[in-house]
Amino acid sequence: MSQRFTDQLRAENQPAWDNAVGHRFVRELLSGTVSDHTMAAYLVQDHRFLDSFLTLLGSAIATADTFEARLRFGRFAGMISSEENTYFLRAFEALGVSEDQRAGVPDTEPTAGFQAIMREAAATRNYVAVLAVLTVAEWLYYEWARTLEGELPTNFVHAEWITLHDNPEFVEFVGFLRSELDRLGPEDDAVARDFFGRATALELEFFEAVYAGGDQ
Ligand SMILES: Cc1ncc(CO)c(N)n1
Repeated sequence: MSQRFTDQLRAENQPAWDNAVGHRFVRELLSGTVSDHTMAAYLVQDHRFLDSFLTLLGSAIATADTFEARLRFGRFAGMISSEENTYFLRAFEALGVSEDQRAGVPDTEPTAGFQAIMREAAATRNYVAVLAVLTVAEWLYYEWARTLEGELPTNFVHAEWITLHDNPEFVEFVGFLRSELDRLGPEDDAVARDFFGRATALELEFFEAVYAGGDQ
């Protein structure tokens, strides 16, 4: 049997993909050794990622070609808007990061880049472009979360960020995204490759930026 389209895309984006999956931030998170400073810097940026991510999910709901897919995206958008957003707020409280402090932190370049590509993909009104960015974001996160060996870290800020990206519903959602992109991507190959490649590069840069400020 020929290789799945999404496997091809991932293979074409090595070594960036594996460098993101095995990044220092991921290793420190999984072992529970990431500093509060680094975790706060990451979560402040990632909470902003969530806003454009919901825009992209809205576009997936609008452009999907089946009712089943719309229902699936709708359920996922509900989870992001509730459990995941609440996780951020509890984590900021535990880390002692106030709303004012958060507001004073500028976007890093990869955060701005992600917001731009998610809004760009959403605005194409092309389901394949939307799927390519969503697949990278969710599949790559599942890929690192599943590399946990042994026990979850004891700090909920670390543990829940892992379990949010490796639980039965999330695994099922990643499988759904991949099968949608396998089904439709080959018909719009250039668009799929373009968005998949740029999103993968941004994932790696997003982790890199967490350490760019020094003082870790
Ligand atoms: C940067 C980034 N990529 C992917 C995810 C998973 O949704 C996330 N929360 N943040």
